[in-house]
Amino acid sequence: MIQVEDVYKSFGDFPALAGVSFTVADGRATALLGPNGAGKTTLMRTLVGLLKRDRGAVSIDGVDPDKDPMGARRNVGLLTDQFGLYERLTTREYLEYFGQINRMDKAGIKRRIEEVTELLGLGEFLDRHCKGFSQGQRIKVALARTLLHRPRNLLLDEPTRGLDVMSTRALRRALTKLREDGCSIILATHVMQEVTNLCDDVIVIANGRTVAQDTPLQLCEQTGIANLEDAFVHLVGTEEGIAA
Ligand SMILES: Nc1ncnc2c1ncn2[C@@H]1O[C@H](COP(=O)(O)OP(=O)(O)OP(=O)(O)O)[C@@H](O)[C@H]1O
Repeated sequence: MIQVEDVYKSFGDFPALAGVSFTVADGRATALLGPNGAGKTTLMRTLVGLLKRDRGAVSIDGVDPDKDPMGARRNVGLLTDQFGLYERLTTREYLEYFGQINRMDKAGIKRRIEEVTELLGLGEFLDRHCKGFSQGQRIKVALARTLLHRPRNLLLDEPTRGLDVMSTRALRRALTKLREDGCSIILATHVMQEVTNLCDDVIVIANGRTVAQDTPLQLCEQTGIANLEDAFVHLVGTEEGIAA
């Protein structure tokens, strides 16, 4: 479970987060929607303690990431646009390395690598060095790393960018299964189809503030607008940052 209460974070004088509050319960997938620059990535980095918040409270399964960043990270899988692949390692070596960092045992790492390879279709490049990987291959390896230690909470910043249709569907199936297993998932996206296909709830942020949190249906009812994309535009007051 992820609880966020009135979180603020500034870069110099610029308030990137200026009052974000929401809760994501276990077994729920929540879309994080907001125009470019709304604060989505900053929020995700703050939730795992990569950035220290200025004010407010964060709890990830009861752990405050500012007080215990390693404890929080054990409960969280974070995928950002910084994939952080090691080009001299093969995909397998890279995943083994992250399994060790997460204190998994050797047999567990081997078994889990087989599972994520199957899940994300890594087979063709499992034993190739990461140098030169395509965007889609890079994101799949980063996703495999994110899922490897079976975190109970997932923070995914635009996970389907650069993925082909088959991989997008595979990821959607994987996330559906994780949600059924009780994981909390926050998915930052600009793709409305992903929201309607996968997410139970929507959080809308604009200018670093929470504008709304509800189910897609309730957001449409609340705004009196039948279409989620139009309801989102109405809530944030701009058409910036929307993909079809
Ligand atoms: N390290 C930083 N230093 C200064 N400003 C920053 C820094 N990181 C983010 N910002 C600013 O904070 C605001 C929020 O950025 P953030 O990356 O969180 O937005 P976002 O919602 O993820 O946007 P996008 O949809 O474009 O990915 C932006 O105005 C950005 O320029």
